[in-house]
Amino acid sequence: MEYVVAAVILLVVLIVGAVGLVVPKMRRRDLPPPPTAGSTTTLERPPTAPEAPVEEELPPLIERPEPAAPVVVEEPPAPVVEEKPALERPEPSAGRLVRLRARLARSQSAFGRGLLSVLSRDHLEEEDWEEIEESLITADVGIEATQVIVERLRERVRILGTKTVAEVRAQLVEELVAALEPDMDRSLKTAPHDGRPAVVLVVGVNGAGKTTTCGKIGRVLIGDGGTVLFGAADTFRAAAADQIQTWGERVGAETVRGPEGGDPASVAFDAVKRGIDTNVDTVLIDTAGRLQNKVGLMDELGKVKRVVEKHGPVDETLLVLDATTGQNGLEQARVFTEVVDVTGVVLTKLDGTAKGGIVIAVQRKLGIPVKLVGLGEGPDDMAPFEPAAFVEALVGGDA
Ligand SMILES: Nc1nc2c(ncn2[C@@H]2O[C@H](COP(=O)(O)OP(=O)(O)OP(=O)(O)O)[C@@H](O)[C@H]2O)c(=O)[nH]1
Repeated sequence: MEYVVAAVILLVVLIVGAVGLVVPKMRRRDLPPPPTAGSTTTLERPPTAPEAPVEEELPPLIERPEPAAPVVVEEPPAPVVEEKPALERPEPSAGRLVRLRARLARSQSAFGRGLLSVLSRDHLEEEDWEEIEESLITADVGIEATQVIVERLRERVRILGTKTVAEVRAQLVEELVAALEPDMDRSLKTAPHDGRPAVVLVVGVNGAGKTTTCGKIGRVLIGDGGTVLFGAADTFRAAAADQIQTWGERVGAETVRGPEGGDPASVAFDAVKRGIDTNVDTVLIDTAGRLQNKVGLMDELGKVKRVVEKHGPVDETLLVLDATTGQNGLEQARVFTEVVDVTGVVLTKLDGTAKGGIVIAVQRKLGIPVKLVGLGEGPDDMAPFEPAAFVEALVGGDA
């Protein structure tokens, strides 16, 4: 019995021993080897393509059966450099009216031809003088001014006994020039003074050409060697600020603008402040010109002027008038002269009307000098107004 018990115990011990030997071995086969101190962990690599056979290194100049295909080295893409358009160099203002004279003469040719054909008659009779009068009135010279001009001319012809067409033409030119009061001061106050820039306000009704005029004046000043800054105080028409900024970018001038529908006076104030800080010669401020509501316009323009004058007085207030609106334009002009102290008139679109005589009427009615004339949509199609050159182009023909 004792032998049986001993044999069972021995059997159990053998079985346990055998199991103890086999199981750890199996486990060891499943697990990766435990890291040992100081060993590095090798990251598993994804399976790679079979390695290309390593090409034997050849001695230099060894001949190969096939020339190697030329290696095309792809150029890295060139860095994208934002191209800035080259700044334009506007032409200086001197002699511009002479350059643009042909344009003026073209639009006024009917007027000039009509006048000269009357003047070429042998004896100027009553009806001839009436015809001359009619021509001048049709050209928008205005009734009052026409009567004065014709009366003086008749007198001269009578006293001097003028005979030839050339002589009468010369006398007519003299009378028209005199009607334009050539001694009026037409200089633009655009030079900096007292350590601050000159400030120019540009006013007028919508569509008269204010924004374009602002841009053109800026170019004239830059062409003459000055520096300018634009103030886009026409916050009423969204595109106006973009328009003036584009004019500025073409000649390297900064534009100060505000939010659409914002306070024009605040934009004008900021523009002058910026002009002082950046030390420019002239700040040009484009304004909005709603005429539908005179009180609103008065308030707005008056406020712009008052606020700007916190920096110092406004040097020049230019009223832009569209020559093609003729005598109607004069009524609009009067409203502006009541609101702000207009120091000069810019008559635009003279290239598109046969009524160039409006220059005489404007000056006479408003008592304000025409300082600049617009003669086209091109950026440099504006000229300082010169009475003699203007009248020559108006009358046309040979002097
Ligand atoms: N032919 C001709 N067109 C001109 C002249 N001056 C301005 N214009 C044109 O007139 C149009 C109106 O000009 P703007 O400068 O936008 O007029 P604005 O007075 O600023 O108008 P708002 O911003 O609406 O108040 C534009 O198409 C200009 O190109 C000119 O002397 N001759």
